[in-house]
Amino acid sequence: MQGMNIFDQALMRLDDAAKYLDLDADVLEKLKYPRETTKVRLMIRMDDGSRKSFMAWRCRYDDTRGPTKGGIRFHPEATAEEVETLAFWMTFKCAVMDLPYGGGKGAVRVDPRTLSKTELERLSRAYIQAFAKVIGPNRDIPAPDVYTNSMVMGWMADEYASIQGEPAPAVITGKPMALGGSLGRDDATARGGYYLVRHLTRRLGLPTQARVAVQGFGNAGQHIARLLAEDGHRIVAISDSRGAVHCPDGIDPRSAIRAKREGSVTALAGSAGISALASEDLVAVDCDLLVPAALEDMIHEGNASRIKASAVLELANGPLTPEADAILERRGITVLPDILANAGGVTVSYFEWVQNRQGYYWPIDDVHARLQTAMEREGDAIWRLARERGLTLRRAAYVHALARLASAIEAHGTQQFFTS
Ligand SMILES: NC(=O)C1=CN([C@@H]2O[C@H](COP(=O)(O)OP(=O)(O)OC[C@H]3O[C@@H](n4cnc5c(N)ncnc54)[C@H](O)[C@@H]3O)[C@@H](O)[C@H]2O)C=CC1
Ligand SMILES: O=C(O)CCC(=O)C(=O)O
Repeated sequence: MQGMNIFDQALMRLDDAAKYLDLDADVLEKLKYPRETTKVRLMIRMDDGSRKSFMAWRCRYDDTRGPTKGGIRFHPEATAEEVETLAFWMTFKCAVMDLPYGGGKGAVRVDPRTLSKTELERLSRAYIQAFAKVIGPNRDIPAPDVYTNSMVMGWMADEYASIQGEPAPAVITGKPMALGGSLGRDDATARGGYYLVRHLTRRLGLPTQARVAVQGFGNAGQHIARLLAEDGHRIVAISDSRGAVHCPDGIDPRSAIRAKREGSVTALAGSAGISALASEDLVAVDCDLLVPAALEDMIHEGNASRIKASAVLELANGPLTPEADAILERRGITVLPDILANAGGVTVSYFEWVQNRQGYYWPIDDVHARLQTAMEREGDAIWRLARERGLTLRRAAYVHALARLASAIEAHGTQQFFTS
């Protein structure tokens, strides 16, 4: 596996899941390749009058189950291969949750922290100008991901509406409320993971007042820390891109969110019994639940054996390498896999899309109740499959999703397969 790129590693999950199903070879052939990846160099005017260009992608991996769906990431290390891998994971995530979507993903290679607000707006609008023909409410529906947020989605939805000459809110989810966003999308990724942990606490062998370490403190990390702390759990360590902090007695998520808003959680070190911690030591903190909520491959062969938690909630996409996965399996550490654990985000995005198409907006309690039902329903199905067939939860989640994808591919018939 070493030396294998991230996309090939993702495909190994497909081959592995296929062993547990009686599949037509056509199904695997269809799922092994992205349907289309569009690459564009975006050119924007900077505030000082100069022009600067940025590489950008949108991948529509597979649309057998419906329009492709997935976030747009702004990150200085984004690559085509990463975008295609994330779009592959979205395909399986939407199938896990039985959403009427395929999988997609987009990215711009940029460090948005180096741009002014007006430059960021120009870049967001340039992305939509370049990809207006690729996306659409019935074709491909973007949403936020790393270093993008509702403000960026608002600019993008506005740009799409100007190009189309009419509002089309269902083209993008994760929008501000004023532009047709859904209540509850903001914390949906974390809330989905939270409902899952709450539902499975006893089966996971977690104490009712667990000690939790959170890696990454953006949208997913901040909300999971808040929700778990509100439920009586103790957040004992937090990291962001600048470093980490540790306190066995617990860190108040509200003060961590304030510190992050002003720069970094590392500013908390030295106050209220909180000490600084090297980022790489976060995974080794004494805790019950580890929540990776940053980027891919952060838990690997070199640090997986240091984990002390008895369960891992993957809010990030692909935080464990296959080597780390194997180490945790051997050590009996349960992993709630990304394609289930962080699916609350896309599930509430689906609710937003439905509300935009109906022109009727739901109260927050309805959003929460429907999300909870969906997480518990698919969590139970995957847990059962894992127990019945002796699989890890990740393998069971892939088998569960692949069975749904296979029946959709087969239901379309051969014509769709050969002409798409
Ligand atoms: N926003 C969403 O709705 C969803 C996000 N995800 C996934 O969750 C993960 C986090 O996404 P968001 O919270 O939305 O992004 P975000 O942009 O809001 O936050 C990312 C966080 O990661 C931190 N970070 C970056 N490099 C780090 C490092 N080396 N060590 C520790 N922290 C680091 C940053 O400081 C920041 O706090 C990503 O894998 C994303 O794909 C998954 C499903 C939905
Ligand atoms: O909300 C969405 O549509 C997709 C979110 C996303 O990019 C993800 O789940 O990784």
